Amino acid sequence: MMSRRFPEAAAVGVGGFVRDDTPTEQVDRREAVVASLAGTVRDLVDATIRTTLGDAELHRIRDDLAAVVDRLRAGQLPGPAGIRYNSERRSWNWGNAVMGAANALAPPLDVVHDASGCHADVDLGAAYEGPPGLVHGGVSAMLLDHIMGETASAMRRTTFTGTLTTRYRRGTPLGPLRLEASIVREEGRKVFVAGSIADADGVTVEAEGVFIQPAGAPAADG
Ligand SMILES: CCCCCCCCCC(=O)SCCNC(=O)CCNC(=O)[C@H](O)C(C)(C)COP(=O)(O)OP(=O)(O)OC[C@H]1O[C@@H](n2cnc3c(N)ncnc32)[C@H](O)[C@@H]1OP(=O)(O)O
Repeated sequence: MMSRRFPEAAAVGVGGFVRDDTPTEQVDRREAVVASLAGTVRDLVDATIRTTLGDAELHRIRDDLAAVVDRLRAGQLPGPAGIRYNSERRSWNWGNAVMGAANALAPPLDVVHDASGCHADVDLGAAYEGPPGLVHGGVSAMLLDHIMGETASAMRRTTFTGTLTTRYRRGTPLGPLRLEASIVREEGRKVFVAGSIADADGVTVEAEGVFIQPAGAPAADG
């Protein structure tokens, strides 16, 4: 298996952004391709979890998939995908754990910025299970971290999660869910954000977070 530490990946600095002057039209086209591939890999994960086929067939499928992995390995970045942007202010972070277009581990979350903050509708399947039939608590926290972070950043500044507190009011069923987040107040470099996950019967998880603009980060521009 490939190293997880990427010591050679100096091109993607931790917390850094990579200037990449691929034209927007080309980025959009490539994004559609990688998103389609990731969608099929996501189907593969779900199908793997829920398969009832016999052992011999699963061994054959494993061999087929290993050959596919070898084909993908023929052309690879030296490390993680990072966040890239071009001169037209188009940015893309295809590896992101929550919304990365190329990341089959991401649900993916499609975050909408609205008048009061952000919201996202998501349908979580078998790959996100914790307690039987329910969403894993860490998955809930991860999704909230992301949407609350996007809310704090408001598409104009960089913020990192300082503290995230979650209250699990009842089990969150797998299936369609609604996430919401809004800014409560700001104090200097700190942005206080509230978030929630709800199913058709109401809120299942509530969260509060402090998101911090790192010292030296560019000031907000809008
Ligand atoms: C397209 C982009 C999409 C964006 C969405 C992404 C969402 C995902 C968000 C994440 O997952 S971020 C990854 C998880 N978070 C981290 O890895 C952060 C690691 N920690 C740090 O980098 C620093 O500790 C941090 C930037 C949070 C703070 O460092 P600083 O050196 O800037 O803080 P400093 O010590 O100067 O304190 C500044 C203020 O923040 C307060 N503070 C510091 N750390 C805190 C903390 N952890 N929690 C709450 N408050 C904190 C501190 O008390 C102080 O308050 P006051 O101004 O009132 O004195």
